[in-house]
Amino acid sequence: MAAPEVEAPETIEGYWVLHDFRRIDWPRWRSLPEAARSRLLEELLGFLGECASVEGVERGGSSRAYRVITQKADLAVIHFRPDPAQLFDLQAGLWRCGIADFLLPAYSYFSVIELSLYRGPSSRPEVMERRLYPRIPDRRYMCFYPMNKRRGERYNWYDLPASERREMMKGHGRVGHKYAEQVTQIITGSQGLDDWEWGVTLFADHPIHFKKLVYEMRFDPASSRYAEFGPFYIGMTASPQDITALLLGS
Ligand code: VOV
Repeated sequence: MAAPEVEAPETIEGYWVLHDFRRIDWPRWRSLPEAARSRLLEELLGFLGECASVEGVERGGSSRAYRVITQKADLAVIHFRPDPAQLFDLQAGLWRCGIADFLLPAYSYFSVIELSLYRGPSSRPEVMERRLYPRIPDRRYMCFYPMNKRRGERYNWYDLPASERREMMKGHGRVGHKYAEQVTQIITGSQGLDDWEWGVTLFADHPIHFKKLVYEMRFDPASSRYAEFGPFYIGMTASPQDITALLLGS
């Protein structure tokens, strides 16, 4: 029997990414005097403003804050940066804010924007640039979840010949393209970086698009046979006013 064709797809990487989810320690936060809460809030907003200021710089990165629904978290910050060391500083920067004493860790994820070249690189450099070094899309809702490709006895993605994986990724792309208008997807690779193999971050103006897309994809073989998923987090973009309203109720 011929040896199976074992060939990892070539990948190219862009921005490094940190997803940082926090839960507010409401009882302790509410027990602070109002002046102290205002001061800590101001400091947090200053920090978030500084994070977002890199967006004016070419390939400088991007940062956004989100409110998170369900009890899994209250707040999330997503950072894209060209150098992974910057993410270490950003993580420490949030911890150094006084309000960090009231922001309990809920979940976090470290990964890097990845294109797998199943179809070869795009011949248009500006397309590659936009996909590897994007701004965080200005869409109201964000959906994040980590995933693996299965390595079971029956279905093992990593044992498949490259040609079969390529065919399956074509099918995956076909389903995805139906939603290309409503949903922007940013796939980050985390093999060797975090507990799952990929991070999936989707952006849309309404969460119904996440449901429709993810449900339809469940029937596609690349997902139905081979994908395993971690927890889902849904966020809504949070402006400084939204964060103030959340934390001070005004
Ligand atoms: C808007 C929807 C959308 C679209 C258009 C889309 C297209 C594409 C293309 C063309 C390609 C391949 C080349 C590349 O660009 O890397 C990919 C790649 C990938 N995808 Fe995707 N995907 C979408 C959406 C989309 C979703 C919703 C998921 C989660 C799966 C689910 O069931 O919940 C996903 C996963 C992935 C993964 C993990 C990879 C990397 C696989 C690998 O083995 O390397 N993806 N994806």
